[in-house]
Amino acid sequence: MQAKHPPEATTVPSSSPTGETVLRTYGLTKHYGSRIAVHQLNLEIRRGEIVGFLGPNGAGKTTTIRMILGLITPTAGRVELFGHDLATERASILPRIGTLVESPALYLHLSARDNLRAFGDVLGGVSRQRIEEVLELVGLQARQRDRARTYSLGMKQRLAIGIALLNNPDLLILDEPANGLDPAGIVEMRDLLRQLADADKTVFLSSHFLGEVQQICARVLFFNAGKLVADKRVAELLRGQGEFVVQLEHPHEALILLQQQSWGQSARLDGAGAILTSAPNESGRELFVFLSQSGFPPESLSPAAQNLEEVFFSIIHTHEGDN
Ligand SMILES: Nc1ncnc2c1ncn2[C@@H]1O[C@H](COP(=O)(O)OP(=O)(O)OP(=O)(O)O)[C@@H](O)[C@H]1O
Repeated sequence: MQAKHPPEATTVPSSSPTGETVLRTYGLTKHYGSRIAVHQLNLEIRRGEIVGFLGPNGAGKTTTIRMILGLITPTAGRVELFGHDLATERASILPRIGTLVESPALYLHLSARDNLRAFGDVLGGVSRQRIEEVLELVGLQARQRDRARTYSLGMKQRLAIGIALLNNPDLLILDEPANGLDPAGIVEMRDLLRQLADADKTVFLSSHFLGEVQQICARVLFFNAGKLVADKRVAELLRGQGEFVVQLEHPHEALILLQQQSWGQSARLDGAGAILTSAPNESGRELFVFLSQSGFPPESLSPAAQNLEEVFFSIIHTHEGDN
């Protein structure tokens, strides 16, 4: 029983959190006058995780990231990084974090290597060897001597991440790292983030690019109207809701029959003419037998995978009344 047109293949990245908590927030809240930008946020991120932070415009993602970085002060609640309180131990915490929060401020007249040197000098203690390592990590060796002005946006973005990596941070926080990138730049960014994951970095990134998050992150946090509305493993989200995709010869007739069953009331056709349906006792085998015995033998039948975008909109839709 294999689908002729299986749902779009999705590689779900693995994460290898080792258990050590890198970031924890307690009731983190930010008000701007009467506007509640972030409300009572409790979250925990462990070492080695790559966590995506998703939400529509104005959901509170940037405000949260700014509070985590100590750039703005929470109205209430607190942030703990590496087990230390940000409010009281900021100086020892911040060197352990690499960030890309706004458009990268690069020296466009300098090469990648010289940009890294210049930023390394400001940070202090960045060895020549580390600069080589970073150039390799962000894939800019071949263009390391060209001026940054001549780089594509994707290359500039990678250089900015390289700068964030100079002091070998334990946690990387990226606000919309794929912003403004064309498809090729997005692929470059994705490859880089995957490499960082392989290097056991903890990465927390916000994004509007759901497809990218799906491919890079093992866990996603959905934010809406200042609240965390879902915290899910990507693999779990994509497993779907126990539905099946069925292809058969007379889909419209079969659909009517399915919709008459107590378990099949939400059966529907997808854009390609296949049926999406639940199954009796959530069993694909029972669905296959039912359809075959009813005169609609399936040509193919397989579990339906969900697209993260659909999940996102359904979660946001569920919480629309929260605004
Ligand atoms: N400095 C500020 N003064 C007043 N309101 C602000 C300020 N910064 C953010 N806000 C408001 O707080 C809410 C959350 O904004 P935030 O920028 O955190 O959302 P976001 O999820 O990052 O959105 P986007 O995806 O558009 O970047 C919005 O309603 C925004 O208008």
